[in-house]
Amino acid sequence: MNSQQLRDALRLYLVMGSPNCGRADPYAVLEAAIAGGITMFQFREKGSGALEGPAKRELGARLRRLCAQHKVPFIVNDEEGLALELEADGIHIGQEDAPAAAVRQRLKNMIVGVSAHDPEEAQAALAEGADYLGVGPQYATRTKLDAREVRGPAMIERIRQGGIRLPLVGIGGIDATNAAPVIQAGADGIAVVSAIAAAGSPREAAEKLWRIINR
Ligand SMILES: Cc1ncc(COP(=O)(O)OP(=O)(O)O)c(N)n1
Ligand SMILES: Cc1nc(C(=O)O)sc1CCOP(=O)(O)O
Ligand SMILES: [Mg+2]
Repeated sequence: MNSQQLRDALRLYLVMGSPNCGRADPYAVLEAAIAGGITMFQFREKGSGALEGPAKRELGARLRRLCAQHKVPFIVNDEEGLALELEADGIHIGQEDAPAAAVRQRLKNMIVGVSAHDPEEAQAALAEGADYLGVGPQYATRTKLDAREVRGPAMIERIRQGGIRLPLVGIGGIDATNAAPVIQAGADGIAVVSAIAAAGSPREAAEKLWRIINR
């Protein structure tokens, strides 16, 4: 995947695991979100009630197959072993995970996404070989309990003004009411959890976000 293809894939990025779907079936949620136009998916099985062990791998494998059928890039959160086992297209790591340079070295053919909260972390991620950045939290979020202080779209502007042109998504508290400023600040796309996974209709939620970010 070249840089433009990655930018296109990052346009509407769903990050999700079973704890984010309430009573809904995560497979059905992902199926609906794909029908609604998501362009990338991250399997992030975290939080209260998260699956572990074989159940987690089994769900990951089903979601991976669904993404493959629809040609939606499949990214695994945090875990290199799981990314390899599921033959993922990539991995997303944060500042508290394995060092980006080491992950880049080990997973040469995978997309490596790195979380950045300021221009210094963004610059370091670029130097360590990240393919894209996740910058957050854009707004207050109840999904990630250990999220940092809200950065806002202004942090994306600062990162861009610092000369970093790497593909980049905003994440954290983004929904249809506040997605536009994230794109206007210089993001290639938005990454969302609850705005799609917890929506009454994940398909309609994705369609609505798609219209907003492509306006
Ligand atoms: C696209 C994207 N951006 C940021 C994150 C957050 O990663 P991290 O800081 O490692 O936190 P956890 O998701 O692991 O709790 C992400 N997952 N995806
Ligand atoms: C996974 C994640 N990372 C964040 C960061 O700031 O890096 S915020 C976040 C959770 C985003 O969930 P929601 O779209 O429901 O607010
Ligand atoms: Mg992480």
